Amino acid sequence: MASSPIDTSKELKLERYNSYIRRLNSTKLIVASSKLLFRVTLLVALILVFFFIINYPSFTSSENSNPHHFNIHTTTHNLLSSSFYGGGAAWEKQVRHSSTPRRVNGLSVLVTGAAGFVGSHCSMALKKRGDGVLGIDNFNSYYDPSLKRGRQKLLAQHEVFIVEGDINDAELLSKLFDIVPFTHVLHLAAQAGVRYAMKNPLSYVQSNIAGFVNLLETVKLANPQPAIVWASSSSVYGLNTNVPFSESHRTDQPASLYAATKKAGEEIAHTYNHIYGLSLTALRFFTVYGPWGRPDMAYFFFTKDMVQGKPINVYVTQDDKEVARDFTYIDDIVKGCLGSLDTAEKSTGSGGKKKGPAQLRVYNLGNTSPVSVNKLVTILENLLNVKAKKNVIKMPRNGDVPFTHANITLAKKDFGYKPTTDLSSGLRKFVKWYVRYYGIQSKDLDSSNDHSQD
Ligand SMILES: O=C(O)[C@H]1O[C@H](OP(=O)(O)OP(=O)(O)OC[C@H]2O[C@@H](n3ccc(=O)[nH]c3=O)[C@H](O)[C@@H]2O)[C@H](O)[C@@H](O)[C@H]1O
Repeated sequence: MASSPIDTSKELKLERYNSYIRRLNSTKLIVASSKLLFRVTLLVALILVFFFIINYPSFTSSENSNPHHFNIHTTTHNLLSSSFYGGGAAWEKQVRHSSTPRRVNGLSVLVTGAAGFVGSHCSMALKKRGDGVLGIDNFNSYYDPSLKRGRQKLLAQHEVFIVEGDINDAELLSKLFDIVPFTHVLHLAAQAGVRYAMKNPLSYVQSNIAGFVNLLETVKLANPQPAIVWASSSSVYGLNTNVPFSESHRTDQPASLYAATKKAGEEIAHTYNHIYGLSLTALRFFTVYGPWGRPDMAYFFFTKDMVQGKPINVYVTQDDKEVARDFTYIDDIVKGCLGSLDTAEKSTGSGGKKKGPAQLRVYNLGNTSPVSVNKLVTILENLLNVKAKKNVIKMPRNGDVPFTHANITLAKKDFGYKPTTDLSSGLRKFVKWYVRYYGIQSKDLDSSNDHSQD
């Protein structure tokens, strides 16, 4: 039966109306889902900003650009690296595995600043002889952090795990001591560099004083209390003119804030030894150099600038005398650190209470043969086959001292410390590492580099 024309137009209208409603609904749906998507994106962005602020406070606080900013991270901590991932079973397993000795009577050492120059070399040496080693490092950007990551990678290949965290993070430190009964702490984390102290003075207070105290506060409560060996500096001799520098010489005239914070560390060590019975050994390092070294040090950036054909500043004293350093090769320093750890007596306290007198030591670790900066440049010229563009200028009044020279009698007597690497041999090894690491074309360099043993 045919339908009437009126019926057809009604159906058509109904159909049009339905299709209008469907379009309206789907538009509403699109608008609603767009709103939802926008809100979810906004929420995710806010969460990301929150995590970024927590994990990279330096970006928001512009710590490096504002030397007056001072932020001691004693109560806050890096969520991603410590309590967040740090609470996990897998993380604890890594911590335990790394710090467990593999030899009878092996040490279990917490190395602070393990991704640093001396820290990475010592961690490797300890691990190689069967000791347990756990590193902690904040990977700060005082110098190129990729170098620190490179050292971390190397250590990971030897099963040394580095916890990413700060020595000012009390919660993280006590967590590590809850997990591991460390026998020793090798404390090498510090704000290094003599001249940078004029640019960012408070970073020295934060690392070298507050960080050290925070570490000692944790260690005093640990059970067992470990013995602590830590890095002081030749710079504590400051304006002392008595040579060679002996541990008994005066150290109350620091020439830089760096030196002053290291000297403060020695006094703080005395206090914790006296009150809590902590066994403490300070090592006064003399201008340590070598492969995987610090790019802020003269031998390192002279090499970089000379390879690139850039000029270098060679300092002389105000009365035009040569400036000299008792440059000490890293392998000799490592032997000194291990010797100190091996001869460190146990701390005597427990639970924050002293039970009896404990060992308190200070040693020079130098090379005993100062070399002028001019001579250092000549050695580099020969190794690199490059003539340096030298600007000879008077030493700026920025904390540098004219010379250093170690008397090492005490370290020799107590743990057989005997440096064996002269500056030429040590720099040869450094240059060999440098050209390899930075992929410098060897055709530009003296072929004698190839004979080095490192
Ligand atoms: O023993 C230490 O306790 C310290 O050693 C190191 O300090 P320094 O001995 O000052 O080494 P470093 O900067 O390499 O300057 C070497 C020489 O080059 C001269 N120097 C420096 C810069 C320059 O442009 N020109 C120059 O002649 C300069 O005058 C100096 O004579 C560590 O950095 C420090 O962290 C600390 O560990």
